[in-house]
Amino acid sequence: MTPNESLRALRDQTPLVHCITNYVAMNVAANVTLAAGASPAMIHAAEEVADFVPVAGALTINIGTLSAPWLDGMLMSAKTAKAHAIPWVLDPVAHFATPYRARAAQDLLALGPSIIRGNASEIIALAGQGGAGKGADSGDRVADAQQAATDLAQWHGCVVAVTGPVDLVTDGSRSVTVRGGSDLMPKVTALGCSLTAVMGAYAAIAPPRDAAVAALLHFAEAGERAGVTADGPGSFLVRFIDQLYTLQPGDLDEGRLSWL
Ligand SMILES: Nc1ncnc2c1ncn2[C@@H]1O[C@H](COP(=O)(O)OP(=O)(O)OP(=O)(O)O)[C@@H](O)[C@H]1O
Ligand SMILES: Cc1ncsc1CCO
Ligand SMILES: [Mg+2]
Repeated sequence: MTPNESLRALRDQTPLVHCITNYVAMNVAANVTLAAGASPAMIHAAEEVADFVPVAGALTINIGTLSAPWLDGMLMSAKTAKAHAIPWVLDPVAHFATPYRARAAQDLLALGPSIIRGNASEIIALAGQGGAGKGADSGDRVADAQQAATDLAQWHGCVVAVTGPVDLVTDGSRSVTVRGGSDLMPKVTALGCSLTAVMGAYAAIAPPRDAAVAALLHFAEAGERAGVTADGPGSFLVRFIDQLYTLQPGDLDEGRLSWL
């Protein structure tokens, strides 16, 4: 499915996306997902996720503000998604920061995500190849995460998306980079977490690799346009949400892609 076909399908179908994300991201990720063209639901209790996952088009799991009851809900929801063949996206925020978080990320990874989305440091560390992350922020270059992304994709039979100034998507055999966005994007918290939610939205209507590329192009285009008139991170976020909403099928520029 081409990126513009995916955007059309997203707008036509407005899929329900079950998002388990962190306290920092919950509001911005819900607004970004709505603006992009899907219907987000932020639901995390272990007591209810097994009933909710099967009615969603996709599930996203982000470990940003982890605690034991939330982790129970994450593991339960990922198992349920797998059992119902519902696509799910893993965002292993700062999983290298503590042993508890690292264990949680590996336990979730073992449940077979359709897409892993992280910054360069998160992807390098997830593959056990080191990394120089500072909490939720990356200290590594996307190009240096290419081998780790390819390895993870092959080991786990999934798509891996690495984000930064230029993004990278791989399914373990073919890789593509995505140019665009704005250098204000890493100055607004939780845009990566919000991207994970939008990737889930696209995964509800397109195969995983097409979904990852379409979500990244949607962000790249909206981010670049928003950056033109923003005065700083605050006004950027408002303009970015408006641009995500304003973009129409036909506006996603495949000229931003380079297949490797
Ligand atoms: N310097 C940059 N120039 C252009 N776009 C960028 C830049 N840095 C990040 N982005 C874009 O910002 C979005 C979020 O990616 P990023 O790598 O910052 O996620 P993250 O580190 O997981 O963020 P967070 O944890 O704060 O949610 C992606 O769409 C990415 O392409
Ligand atoms: C800042 C921050 N801390 C935990 S999660 C989060 C949002 C960006 O990942
Ligand atoms: Mg992140």
